[in-house]
Amino acid sequence: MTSAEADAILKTAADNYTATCYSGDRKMPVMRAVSTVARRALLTPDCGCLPQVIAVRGISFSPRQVVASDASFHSVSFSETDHPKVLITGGLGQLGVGLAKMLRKRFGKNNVILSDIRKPASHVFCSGPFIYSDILDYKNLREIVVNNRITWLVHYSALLSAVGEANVPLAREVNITGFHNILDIAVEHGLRLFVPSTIGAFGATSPRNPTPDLCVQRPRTIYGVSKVHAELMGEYYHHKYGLDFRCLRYPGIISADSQPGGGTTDYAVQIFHDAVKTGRFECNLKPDTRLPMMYIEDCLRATLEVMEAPADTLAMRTYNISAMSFTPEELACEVQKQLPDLQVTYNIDPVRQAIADSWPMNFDDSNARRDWGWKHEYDLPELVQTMLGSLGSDSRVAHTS
Ligand SMILES: NC(=O)C1=CN([C@@H]2O[C@H](COP(=O)(O)OP(=O)(O)OC[C@H]3O[C@@H](n4cnc5c(N)ncnc54)[C@H](O)[C@@H]3O)[C@@H](O)[C@H]2O)C=CC1
Ligand SMILES: CC(=O)[C@H](N)C(=O)O
Repeated sequence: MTSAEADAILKTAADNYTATCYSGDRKMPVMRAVSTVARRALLTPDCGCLPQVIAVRGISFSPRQVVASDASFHSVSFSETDHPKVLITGGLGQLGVGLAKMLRKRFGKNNVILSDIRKPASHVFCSGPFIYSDILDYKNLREIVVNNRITWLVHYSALLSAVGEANVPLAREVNITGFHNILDIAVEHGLRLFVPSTIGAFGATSPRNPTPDLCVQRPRTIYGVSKVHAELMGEYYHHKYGLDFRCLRYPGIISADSQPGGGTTDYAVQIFHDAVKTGRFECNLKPDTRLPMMYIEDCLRATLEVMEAPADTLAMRTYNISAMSFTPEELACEVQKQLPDLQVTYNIDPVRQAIADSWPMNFDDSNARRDWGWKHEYDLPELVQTMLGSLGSDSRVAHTS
């Protein structure tokens, strides 16, 4: 069999498979045919190019009855192109738009699709592909992945720590049930899956200063519980089905042009906006509450770096990443070096304070630094300078009236 003939057979089989999936038939007779055809092609001696791009794993079943070797079959599409085709879920939150911008620079505008259940601002809508996607709708997710030949999935949809505590049933639905859909889609279609975890995946019984990658994880928020669940399920699917799962535990992320979505670390973003707009800031955490934090550029670069890291450099599938660690008092002092008239008062939110008191104070990310070369660029002084610079020195209000 020539490689062109093999390609034609594989394409027909793939088209049939897509058609079967659309019909909602999960008995998957065509899947088995695809598997057989792929294996036949592999075993045919003059089909020299195919064995490099199709890795046949042992047959096993995911909960949605998908043959693991067929997941490898779908990953052919990635090998055919120079660039991955990326889908970002929950892309209109604090992090997704910035990630899309960075990935589009690297992989091309049309190779990165932002998705969310919210309506995008017009500048976001015009900046590249956007699509509606509710992660609770499994068939819709599958349709998007198939129609767009997605190869990388960045799963950002979530309810964060404070909003999660305010609506536990919804947080459970989005962060756990939604994540199950994401896992199954990723296994079925051989996707590389990135899921962020968080400092919130640790709890009061974890070592807090510093917090290593591997230690007791008993968080007392639905957000933290759902993230530990995601870490464990992702790693389990990696071992059981060969899922290419990659996970970073982010610290609190600080950004100038996107608002945080209802977390415990939000104060560290709000202080900059209030300092510039009004010269006053009311902090909802105690002045000595120390938490790990990171500037968004470092966070997004870490995400790309771990996604591009050769699999054999990843001794683990879930890594802490760290940059700096500070208290509200220390942050306020650094901002006051540039805006000396900034007034900071404290009005403690007991829910957020209790959460923060159970989270790491310093994060040990030595494994990420050793395995795939993680290195942060922004410490506290650079963070403050960059944030105030981005928010515009002209509009700064350094008055106290
Ligand atoms: N921002 C931060 O400081 C940190 C974020 N992370 C993680 O990074 C990820 C992204 O974080 P952010 O952008 O800050 O979150 P965010 O709260 O700003 O955005 C989450 C997005 O998920 C969307 N969403 C909610 N329900 C959905 C559904 N059913 N289907 C599809 N989308 C849905 C929301 O519309 C929202 O745009 C999250 O998983 C979060 O846990 C982790 C640690 C720190
Ligand atoms: C650190 C996080 O995961 C998030 N910013 C939150 O505070 O909930």
